[in-house]
Amino acid sequence: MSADRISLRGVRATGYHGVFEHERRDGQEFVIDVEVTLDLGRAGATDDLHDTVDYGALAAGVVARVEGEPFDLIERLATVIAEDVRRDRRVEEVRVTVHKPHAPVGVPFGDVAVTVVRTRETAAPVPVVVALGANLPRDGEAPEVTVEAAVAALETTPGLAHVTASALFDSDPVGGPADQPVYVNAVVVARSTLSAQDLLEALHGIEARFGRSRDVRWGPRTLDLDLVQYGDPAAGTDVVSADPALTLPHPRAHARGFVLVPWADVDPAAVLRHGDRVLAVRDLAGATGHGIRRRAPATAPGPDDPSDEGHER
Ligand SMILES: Nc1ncnc2c1ncn2[C@@H]1O[C@H](COP(=O)(O)OP(=O)(O)OP(=O)(O)O)[C@@H](O)[C@H]1O
Ligand SMILES: Nc1nc2c(c(=O)[nH]1)N=C(CO)CN2
Repeated sequence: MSADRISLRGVRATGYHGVFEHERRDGQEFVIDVEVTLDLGRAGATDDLHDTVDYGALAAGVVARVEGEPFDLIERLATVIAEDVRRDRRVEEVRVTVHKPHAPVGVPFGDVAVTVVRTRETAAPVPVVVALGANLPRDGEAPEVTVEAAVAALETTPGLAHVTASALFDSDPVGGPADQPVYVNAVVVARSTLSAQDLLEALHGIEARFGRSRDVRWGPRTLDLDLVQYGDPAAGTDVVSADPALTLPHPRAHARGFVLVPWADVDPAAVLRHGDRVLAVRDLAGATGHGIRRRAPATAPGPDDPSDEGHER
């Protein structure tokens, strides 16, 4: 577990929690401390609020719970706050203390408080496949630089592990305006403890960071990240969804050489669900791979091209 912490102490709000009728009627002050354990390395490097837990939002959430539905026990109030905070997948552990300084204790006292500690639920990692594409420069950098930077962003995305990237491929544009530039494509395979929805959200976050705006369908873009598959179709554990907001497997992946060729490059044994069938990506790549060209590595690696192997970083 990370040694990094965000501590928020002494948040005050009035609530109506308590066992006694007068507590429910009159209300009283509650004081809350929250300590969140999470890795702050990324925020420390990027100086970007999106890379951490916003303590303002944290405090607002605490006050909303204190002022919200009344509970009998401060144990319950502390637990509800801790569950709220733990829902953010970056949070490794949360410690919530609820003080009730004016509690009806019956004798003079200084403070009464309860503390609950909750740690992240550890989900079993799921194999996932992400397709990357770019065909516009960003800040004067060529598309291949953006794709490499997006791979690096995936490597440091919390909840993703064993991030392994294919070689880069140049590909003729498929669909969209006739005159758009050639694409640079790659595929990343990884293991995810994020849900499919959370992973898509993380992909959208990376697209946004690299200047992606959504305008022309299949039009040119600085960066496009698609979630191609979530889970293992060979084991029947893949997520299948027709939801337009997240369709799985990606509905066009089976026909896209610019996805299949890099995917077979990084994982020659990969399989893809297409309807009821589970198909070898290598075969699909063979049938759709026209117009896809492996880019020469930036630095000459010698006679054996190691990009055939994919490279885990
Ligand atoms: N598997 C998926 N991966 C990524 N986005 C998806 C997926 N399924 C549905 N979507 C939705 O599709 C919407 C449009 O995505 P995007 O802008 O990347 O499409 P596109 O790149 O123009 O076309 P294509 O989906 O054919 O690659 C997104 O807002 C997203 O919610
Ligand atoms: N060659 C190529 N063509 C495309 C690509 C892409 O990544 N590569 N992406 C598209 C929409 O996602 C539309 N067309």
